[in-house]
Amino acid sequence: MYKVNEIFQTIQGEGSFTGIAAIFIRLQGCPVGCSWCDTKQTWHIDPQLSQSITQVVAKTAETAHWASQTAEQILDLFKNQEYQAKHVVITGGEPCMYDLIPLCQLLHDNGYSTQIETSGTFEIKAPAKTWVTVSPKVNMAGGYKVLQSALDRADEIKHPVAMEKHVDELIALLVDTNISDKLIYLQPISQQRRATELAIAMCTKHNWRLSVQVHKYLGIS
Ligand SMILES: C[S@@+](CC[C@H](N)C(=O)[O-])C[C@H]1O[C@@H](n2cnc3c(N)ncnc32)[C@H](O)[C@@H]1O
Ligand SMILES: Nc1nc2[nH]cc(C(=O)O)c2c(=O)[nH]1
Ligand code: SF4
Ligand SMILES: [Mg+2]
Repeated sequence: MYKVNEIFQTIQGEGSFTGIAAIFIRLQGCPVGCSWCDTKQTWHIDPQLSQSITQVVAKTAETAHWASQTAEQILDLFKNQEYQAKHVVITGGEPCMYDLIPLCQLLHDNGYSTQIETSGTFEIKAPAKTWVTVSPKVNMAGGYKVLQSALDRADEIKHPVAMEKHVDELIALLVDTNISDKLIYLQPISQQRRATELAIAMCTKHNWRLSVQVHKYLGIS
C-alpha cells in the first residue's frame, strides 16, 4: 500500500520535463529533514491523519493527511478523475521509502510514462523505464553507498542551491562519485533572488542547466 498525501494533475515545473502535463502522486513520509524543504507536511506519517482517498483528492490546502492506496486503486482514480496527462511524477516526501516497481509497472502497462523525484537516501526500486531525478542530499541519512547507486541510476541530477557552499558540495560529490555524463540542473531554493543569480552564474560557468520551479512563478500546484 502507498500512503498518498496528494494526487493532482498539473504542469511539471522542474527539470527536463518542465512544461509537460503530468499527474503528481505525492507519497507521505520523509526522514531526511532538509531545512528549506517546501513539503514539510509530508515528513511524518501520523496514523491519526489517515483519510479516504476522496478526501485526499479534494484537499484545498497542504496538509499532513494521507490515504492508503494500492497501485490498482491509484490507476482507477486516474480514470475516475478523467486525467488526460500521460506522464506520472511520483514525489513526496521521499517516494523511495516505498517499492515503486508495482505502481510504475502497472502505469507503464496502461500507457503512462513515469518519473520519480528522490533524494538518493533510499534504494531506488523502480523499473528501468522510469525516469529518475535525484536531488542528492549530501551528508544525510542513507549513507554513501545508497547515494552512489542512486546517482549511477539517475537520468538527471537536480540540486537545490542558495549559497556557494551548495555548489561546492555538488562539485565535490560529482568528483567523489565519478559522475561526469549526467544532466545537471541547479534549482534556486524558494525563488530567492540571490539563489537564482548564483544558479544562473554557476550554470553558465559549468555548462549546467537551470530549473526554476515554473509552477511557483505561475502560482499553480
Ligand atoms: C519536495 S522534494 C520530494 C522528493 C524527494 N524527497 C527529493 O528531495 O528529491 C521534490 C523536489 O523539490 C526540491 N525542493 C524542495 N524544497 C525546495 C525549495 N524550497 N526550493 C527549491 N527546491 C526545493 C527537492 O530538492 C526535490 O528536487
Ligand atoms: N508543478 C509541479 N512540478 C513539480 N515538480 C516537482 C515537484 C515536487 O514537489 O516534487 C513539483 C510540484 O509540486 N509541482
Ligand atoms: S529529502 Fe525531499 S522531501 Fe525530504 S526533506 Fe529533503 S526536500 Fe523535503
Ligand atoms: Mg514541489
